[in-house]
Amino acid sequence: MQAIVSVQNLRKAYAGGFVALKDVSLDIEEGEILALLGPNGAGKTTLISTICGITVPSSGSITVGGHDTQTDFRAARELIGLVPQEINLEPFETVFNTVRFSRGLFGKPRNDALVEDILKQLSLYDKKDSKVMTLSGGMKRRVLIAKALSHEPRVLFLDEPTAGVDVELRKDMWDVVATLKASGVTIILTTHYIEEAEAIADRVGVISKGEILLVQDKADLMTQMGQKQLEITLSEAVTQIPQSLQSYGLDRSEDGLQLTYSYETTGERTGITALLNDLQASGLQMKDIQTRQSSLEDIFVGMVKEQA
Ligand SMILES: Nc1ncnc2c1ncn2[C@@H]1O[C@H](COP(=O)(O)OP(=O)(O)OP(=O)(O)O)[C@@H](O)[C@H]1O
Repeated sequence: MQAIVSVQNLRKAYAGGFVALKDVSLDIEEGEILALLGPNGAGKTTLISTICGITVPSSGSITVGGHDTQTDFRAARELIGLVPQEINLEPFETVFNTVRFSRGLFGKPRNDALVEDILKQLSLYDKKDSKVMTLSGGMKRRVLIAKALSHEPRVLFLDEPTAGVDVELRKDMWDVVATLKASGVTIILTTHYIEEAEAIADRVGVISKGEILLVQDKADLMTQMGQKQLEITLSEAVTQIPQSLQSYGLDRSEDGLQLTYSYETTGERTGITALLNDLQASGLQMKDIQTRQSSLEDIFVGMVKEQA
């Protein structure tokens, strides 16, 4: 199956010479939700802007729905909806007209029924005659999404859709994204929030210093890269780890009451049985044991640190 968005060897050097994207290649499949995760200045916005034709690439090629974004810009752009980071709406315009005019800008014939459907999908219908200035921040963000959907794009880019949005509204936005996916739209979103990628993405791309470090199925990523920790609480503090337990690479807590053992979730043998036997043989008394699975956050922090 041909990817709906295909980025090949993309490089972007800004006018001052700063290289924001270095040889980025990425295929996005129709119908998926891809979360691009990366620290500030990683190049996420540059990547999105270049795909959307707002930023001119220095080299490389991009196709959307098979159309080259440079030689066949109009056809490619028509398939894309872009929700920018900044809220830039006309304050005195009504919600309905804001969305209707956006459709017009793409040269699409007026279709009030469609605009109404989009507003309903985004729970904005009862605000359709309200002026934009009277809406809450979260609703304004929904209007931005409605605008981006007004010309019926197949791919929707959301640049930090929940930046500065409170936890409840963030969850709300995730529901909106899920609804859009169900309607067949391919979604690419950038985020700083790892929990966001964890909650809604099918695949996760990690970008740092202008390079894509990986793009992988979220669930695979979590099992492959995930480590589990076995936390052992002792009845009495130890000042040092006994010689017989040295090979396990245990971490001792400052108070000496806790030993932590890390193991790969994919490994054939975890080494837990042997560790527990050796612990007992060493005479240490265990009070409690519990396991902890590493989160996407641990994986991400580890990767970006490794690159630094
Ligand atoms: N017009 C520009 N001219 C020069 N440098 C730029 C320009 N736009 C962005 N940059 C630089 O390119 C790098 C990547 O910026 P970009 O906005 O793509 O990162 P980002 O991953 O979206 O970051 P954030 O999460 O902070 O939005 C940054 O170092 C930024 O300063």
